[in-house]
Amino acid sequence: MKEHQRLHITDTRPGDWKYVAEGGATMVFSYTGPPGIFNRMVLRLRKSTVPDLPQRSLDDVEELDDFIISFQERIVARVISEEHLPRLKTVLLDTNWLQSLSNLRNMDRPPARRHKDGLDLTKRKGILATDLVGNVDLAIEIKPKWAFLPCPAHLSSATITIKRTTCRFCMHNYFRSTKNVAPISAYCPLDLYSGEEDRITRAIHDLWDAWIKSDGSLNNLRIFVHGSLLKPSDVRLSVLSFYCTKDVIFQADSSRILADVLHVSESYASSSHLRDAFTSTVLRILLDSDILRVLSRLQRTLDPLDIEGLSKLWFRSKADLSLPSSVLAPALGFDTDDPSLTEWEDFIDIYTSVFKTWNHSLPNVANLKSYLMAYMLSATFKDCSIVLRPDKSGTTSASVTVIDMDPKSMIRLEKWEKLDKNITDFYTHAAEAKVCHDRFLAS
Ligand SMILES: O=P(O)(O)O[C@@H]1[C@@H](OP(=O)(O)O)[C@H](OP(=O)(O)O)[C@H](O)[C@H](OP(=O)(O)O)[C@H]1OP(=O)(O)O
Ligand SMILES: Nc1ncnc2c1ncn2[C@@H]1O[C@H](COP(=O)(O)OP(=O)(O)OP(=O)(O)O)[C@@H](O)[C@H]1O
Repeated sequence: MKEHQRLHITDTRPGDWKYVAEGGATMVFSYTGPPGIFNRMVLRLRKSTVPDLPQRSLDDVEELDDFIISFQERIVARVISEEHLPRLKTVLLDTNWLQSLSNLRNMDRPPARRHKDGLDLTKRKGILATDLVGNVDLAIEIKPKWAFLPCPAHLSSATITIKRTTCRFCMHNYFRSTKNVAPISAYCPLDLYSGEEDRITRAIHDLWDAWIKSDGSLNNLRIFVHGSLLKPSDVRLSVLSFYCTKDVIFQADSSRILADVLHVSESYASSSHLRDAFTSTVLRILLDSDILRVLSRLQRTLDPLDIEGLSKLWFRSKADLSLPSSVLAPALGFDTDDPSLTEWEDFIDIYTSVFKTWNHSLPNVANLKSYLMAYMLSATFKDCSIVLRPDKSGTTSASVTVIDMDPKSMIRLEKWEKLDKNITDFYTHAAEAKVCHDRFLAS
């Protein structure tokens, strides 16, 4: 991009940007300044746990965010249609500007996040993306997570029964709830991905109930009204009021707006009416859209070995190197460089052509790199979110957009392998197995 086409964040004031939300890696702000090229955009900025000083001054330095944009445009766009992707652009940053934004907006962040990390002031570039939550009355964000039970081919005798019964999300959720990391949620992604109206309805109810119970602190459901994150406590909904038999009339502005955008008459805006109206809105959008089917197919077909099979393939490839027995084989993914964009392009060619014809029950060591990359890409789709924007008039179809399509790094493989073992071991010994139904599971 030529210098005159570049977007500079210093062409806006930090006060023009309103805090929207954040995840583990980034913080997102929406533009509220005077009309211009930043209209209807959000700014997605990297976070860091360590207060750091900028060490580089070159504007041209290639940063992760450039790679993320290319990754979405050249890799993700090959398997997810453009209508479901936000537009992304690079914007040049400035340390003092970032510092001012941080000073201005830090108190808008959830306290738990605020105490853990902050904006990375060393970044020279950020991402501008289509603002999916501003400029509409209602936007609903769902992080659906893992869509399937793994194929049994490479599961060990210790894990095969549990992994074929309970899905990874439900096991992980139980694991975290017993460690007090997160409240328990009844939500099962396999219901949401099922394609069946009754099960999708149950999943949406469970997401709503968990949203209430956790006061909106779980990341599987977020509701935005007029561009601002809605908290159940904002709508005067408490766990108590939700479960008591007497209907509660909502009084706060946001609840009226939620009732309005869901076409619930204010005098009927009780907790159960709102949940029903919410569910029917979300259900209609999901049934009309192909997005869950697409994400489910991608996750499943990119992960035909499970992390257990991937690990076995890795260690087979290291055994082929005939290391002396005193030398421990390196951990899964160890010292493997992250793929370049060209390698990703080669991989996506393979995935969209011959990958499905390979015998995944007997994977070939020569294809190790492709299997590692397939698992990483599957992880991206297991961790993304979808933003639903109902069409108020009901005349056109709602918009459904996928966000957070960042590539994962090879360094994660070892963590994923350990986490998988911890979750599965813990669940096998601690819980009565919940039965999750995978519609594609061959019995
Ligand atoms: O492992 P999981 O399933 O807990 O996923 C992590 C997410 O946790 P979740 O279960 O959605 O609350 C986690 O989400 P939160 O930070 O909890 O909102 C991140 O998305 C993390 O990926 P990254 O570090 O941002 O690249 C995710 O890590 P990866 O698994 O993608 O490495
Ligand atoms: N284009 C967008 N428009 C509006 N809001 C957005 C947009 N992109 C992200 N957000 C909001 O910002 C939040 C954080 O963004 P994102 O999920 O990309 O961050 P992350 O750090 O990668 O998250 P995670 O830790 O879940 O991987 C989202 O959950 C969403 O609420």
